[in-house]
Amino acid sequence: MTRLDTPKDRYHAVGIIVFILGLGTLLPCNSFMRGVGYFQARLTMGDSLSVGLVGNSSGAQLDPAQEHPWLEGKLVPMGLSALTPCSGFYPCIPDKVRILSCMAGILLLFILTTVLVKIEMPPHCFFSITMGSVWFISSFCAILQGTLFGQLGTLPQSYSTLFLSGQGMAGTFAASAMLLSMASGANAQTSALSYFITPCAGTLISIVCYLMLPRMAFFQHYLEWSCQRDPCNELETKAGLLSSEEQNGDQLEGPQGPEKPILEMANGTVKTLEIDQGGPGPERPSVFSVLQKIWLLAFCIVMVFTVTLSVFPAITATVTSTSESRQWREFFTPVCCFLLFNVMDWLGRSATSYCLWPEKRLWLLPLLVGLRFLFVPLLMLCQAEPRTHLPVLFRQDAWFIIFMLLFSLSNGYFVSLTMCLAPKQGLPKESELAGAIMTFFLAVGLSCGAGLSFLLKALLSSLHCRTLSCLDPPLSAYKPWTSESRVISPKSHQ
Ligand SMILES: O=c1[nH]cnc2c1ncn2[C@@H]1O[C@H](CO)[C@@H](O)[C@H]1O
Repeated sequence: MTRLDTPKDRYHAVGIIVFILGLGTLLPCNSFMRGVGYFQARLTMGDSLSVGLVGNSSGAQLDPAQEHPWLEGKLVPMGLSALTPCSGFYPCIPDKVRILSCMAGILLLFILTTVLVKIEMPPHCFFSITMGSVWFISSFCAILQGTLFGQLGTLPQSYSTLFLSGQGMAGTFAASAMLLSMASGANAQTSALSYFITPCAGTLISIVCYLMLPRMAFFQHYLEWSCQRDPCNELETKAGLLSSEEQNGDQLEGPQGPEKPILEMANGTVKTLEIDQGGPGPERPSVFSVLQKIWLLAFCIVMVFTVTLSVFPAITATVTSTSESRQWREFFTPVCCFLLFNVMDWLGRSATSYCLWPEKRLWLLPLLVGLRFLFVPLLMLCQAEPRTHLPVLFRQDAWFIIFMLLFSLSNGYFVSLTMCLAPKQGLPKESELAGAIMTFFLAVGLSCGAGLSFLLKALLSSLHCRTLSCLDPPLSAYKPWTSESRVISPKSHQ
């Protein structure tokens, strides 16, 4: 197969854009999750001047593990929205329109969130606006992830890895921002402002990057190639071509190009291609047939996120240090829980650029992913507090750091592995649907994990009244009509 007319990804521009798009899809959600302290404090104190992201002016720390109710707020719409690409709804709206409107929606909502930092309002009003934003931002993020991930299925697999690696970087960004705001001791309003301006800038950059993508000869080439293949040739899929390319060590090169360029592509629109590729008609891939091919990977992604979200951050963020140093104890959770998790998660996601083991023995995957359930007891037996039932077996900080290292590295690796392998299991025209289905199961995994974390926390402390008093935050904090309620950290109970 000759590759003489295959354009190169000049300066890795497409790779860089794809990475930024990955970052842009998760940065908004991550910022909302990590900014939970600010939202909770505003809900309970009603005034944005006295609250920070991880603490309040009175010095009481808001527990970073208290993201549950917000996470729930994110997961329901995310699951529903992730379903829309699978429901036959997606051919109605061209990909380009769908992606750009989601990005524009996220940008507008973040601008609103940023402006609200400066505006005083009653807690119930703030609550309604914020919950609405969480719902819409989560929905937009889910549609964005599913659609973009599907489109990337037409490029070599290394580009899907870059996208997922960008998503991992989003967590690192959010964790670093949280750490910086703690370390700088900046005034609460300034740190909240800078915290929400970051996703605004990130989304704006993503929009520009997405608009540049169709102008790249390399990207055009793959989309044309993908849509021009007739279904009979599709068994000679990208998967086959790519694995031989990867063996030759030239992952970023493309297959043989099409004979005739498509005018629409040169003009920068991809509309025609989308209709050719997955438009209405008898050949449109069915959810059922794609699911049959990827069910094992879908099952694995659910397991990976179930394990991860069951303990991170609900349990891991309550682990305390046994060190003598006050400063180390103060930075232990942001550094050893959040930053460590996000950096290793990112490294694990990026590792699939070099290794896709066990791609050839997929039956091994559920076993390996299942082994991650061991992290649940291991992390619970660290110094997580409050606890009444379980003993502490791993008292030293080093144990917790080692467990977190392996836990996050394996999370990143298996997330990226399952997501990258799914579009390769079927025909190229099915790759978009495979990406959307995987995004749906990803949301299922996140939800199962978040649900399980409530049970595990109850198991750790107590199944009766103590659990209620330790619920993060106290339920009253979510009742807009009880404005005098205060967020109390579980640590302050001791
Ligand atoms: O919407 C999402 N899409 C993909 N991954 C997500 C999403 N939300 C959270 N995580 C992933 O869950 C783990 C723990 O937070 C991290 O790996 C994070 O990237």
